[in-house]
Amino acid sequence: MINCSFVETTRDAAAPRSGLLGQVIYGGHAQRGAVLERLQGIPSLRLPMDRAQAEGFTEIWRVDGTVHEGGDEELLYAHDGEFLFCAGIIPPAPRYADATRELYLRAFDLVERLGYPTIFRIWNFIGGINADNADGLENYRDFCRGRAEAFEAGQSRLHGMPAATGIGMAGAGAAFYLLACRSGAAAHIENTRQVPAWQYPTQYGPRPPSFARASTLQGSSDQASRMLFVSGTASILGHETVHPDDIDGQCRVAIDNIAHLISRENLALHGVATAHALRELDFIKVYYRHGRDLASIRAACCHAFRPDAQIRYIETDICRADLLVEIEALVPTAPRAE
Ligand SMILES: C=C(O[C@@H]1C=C(C(=O)O)C=C[C@H]1O)C(=O)O
Repeated sequence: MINCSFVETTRDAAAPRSGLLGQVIYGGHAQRGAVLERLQGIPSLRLPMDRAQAEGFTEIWRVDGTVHEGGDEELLYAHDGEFLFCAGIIPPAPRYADATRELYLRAFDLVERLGYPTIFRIWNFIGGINADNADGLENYRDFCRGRAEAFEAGQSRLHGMPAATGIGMAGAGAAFYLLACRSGAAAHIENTRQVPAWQYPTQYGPRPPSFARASTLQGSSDQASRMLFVSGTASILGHETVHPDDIDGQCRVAIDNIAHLISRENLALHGVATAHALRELDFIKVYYRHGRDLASIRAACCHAFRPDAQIRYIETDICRADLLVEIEALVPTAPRAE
């Protein structure tokens, strides 16, 4: 199986390296843009993420098998025979659609060539996400156009469109990382409270975002091992932002959207015969736009999630200018890695 853990970025570098597949450093605000590197041989994506933090935290993905890694300056990857971690960066540019499409297609070629056809989770980071590109199109909408073209070109090779997050980062440019598997079965889940993002009307951009509201991963070896990945979820009902200027209202709708998404009623519509509650969520990331809202957001999250859940609050921009908060999480069936 595959395990997630959050550790403080200044963690002991001698931490056990066995089974380390990849790591993502949700760093402070200092850097100019995303950095892709191998740290002690491990593919590592360093993101300038958080206006409020100096250090940030590191998200680590561990697997059971022996890890092999490879790649180049744009795309790094590691795999163990069942799981693949792949991270890519797009340098600052006047516009992003073409570079996004090409790098996504390189990642799709990689998962096909190495034999990990089921991508089950993607995270995307866009510098200046709400700012305009050189043509006056918002950078997020520009990114979505390139990504949609890649999914359109690659859909015959992919096992569906997975759960994702698309969020702002400091600096310029863009970055993504993804998880894929060889033999596990993924189900990509929509939320009856929301229009599927890939069906959003063109008022949100020339091409819609390419992601599902959640993905479940059924381990091939152990039928009981089912993980559930919740996409970044915000105060959107149907396709519209609700409570545009009300942080408490936005927290309530985002959390209620997740509660419904993982409910037995909603999962059953996708052939997934399980049910989950908010108290089962772990490895929660809460993205918020304004520091002044953090106390309200913490109160809502402390009420909704279990007290020992791993949770990180990240001050950054969000994909729509009227969104104030967004939450992602996962239901890990594998025991939490220490
Ligand atoms: C919040 C939403 O979208 C955000 C953007 C995503 C993307 O573009 O990949 C995925 C989930 C969220 O981070 C939404 O449309 O509901």
